[in-house]
Amino acid sequence: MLRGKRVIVTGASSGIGEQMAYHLARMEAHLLLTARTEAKLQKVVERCLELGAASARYISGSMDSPSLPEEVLSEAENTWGGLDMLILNHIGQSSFSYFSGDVGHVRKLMDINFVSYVALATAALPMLKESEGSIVVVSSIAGRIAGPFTAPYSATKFALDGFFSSLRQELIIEKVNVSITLCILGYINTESAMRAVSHVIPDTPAPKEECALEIIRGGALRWREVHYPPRTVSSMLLLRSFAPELLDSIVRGSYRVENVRRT
Ligand SMILES: NC(=O)C1=CN([C@@H]2O[C@H](COP(=O)(O)OP(=O)(O)OC[C@H]3O[C@@H](n4cnc5c(N)ncnc54)[C@H](OP(=O)(O)O)[C@@H]3O)[C@@H](O)[C@H]2O)C=CC1
Ligand SMILES: CC(C)CCC[C@@H](C)[C@H]1CC[C@H]2[C@@H]3C(=O)C=C4C[C@@H](O)CC[C@]4(C)[C@H]3CC[C@]12C
Repeated sequence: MLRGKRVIVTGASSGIGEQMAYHLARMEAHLLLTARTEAKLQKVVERCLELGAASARYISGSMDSPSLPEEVLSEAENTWGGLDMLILNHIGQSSFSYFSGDVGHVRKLMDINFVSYVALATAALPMLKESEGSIVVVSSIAGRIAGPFTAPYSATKFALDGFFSSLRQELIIEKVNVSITLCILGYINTESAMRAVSHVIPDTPAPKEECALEIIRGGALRWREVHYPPRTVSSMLLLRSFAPELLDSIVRGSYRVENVRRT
């Protein structure tokens, strides 16, 4: 379904975004990748071309820059003359620890994890309307259920749900055929996630390669939501809906809180 499609992936220099780029390359899509680190993006682009991408290029920059979203979408317009899928995946760095009281960090994380998603989707919508394309928003269980040690991060992910679920309703009312897929992910074995939480969370993380493929599948099939790993996420959401306090206490009890780093 994705052969020859024009796809933007943000946060594609590592982790789940990098794996999505490789799957899309094998599917022979056209790729435009973004992240801050040019050296890593160069390597990912090279690998994508080896794997069979119809074309692959990148733009580097930080998503707290207000001009970057427009730049990225102009690049798509100029090189492809359109766009079929926008995959919003990048996140700014945040620590897994007690809320430090740093309001500046919350503001910056909101800009990177939320406002830039809105700006990218806004700039992409005219082309996506034309192609009847898709927006894929990568979120987290922490964007549906608030656990400890992720207050700023959780807030940015809850915000994505509010904005994109409302926008989805408006597109349907206006009979605009652009799909919005929200991805609710559990713990995935990316380097940055394991570095942040493996000393506190004893669970085995799910594989990033399969996670990346499920996100792409859900986007291509225009699903409303992707849950990955499906059983863990769905059972947590179900428990949350009828016994929220029980779930909260299970979550608190399953963390090694004595290992949380104090900043
Ligand atoms: N891994 C997990 O357990 C979970 C992950 N998720 C979600 O999955 C998605 C991917 O996570 P994961 O792969 O683990 O994360 P990674 O840390 O591996 O990747 C994050 C990506 O974002 C880029 N990035 C970081 N800061 C900025 C910035 N300021 N501007 C632009 N790009 C930036 C990074 O590249 P660079 O540093 O070069 O800019 C990198 O490409 C996120 O949306 C996350 O919330 C959800 C639930 C669980
Ligand atoms: C019911 C729940 C609130 C929690 C249970 C599942 C736990 C173990 C899962 C669900 C979502 C996961 C976090 C996540 O979404 C993204 C990141 C950002 C990354 O940079 C560092 C790791 C971090 C904090 C993940 C840590 C592990 C979390 C809390």
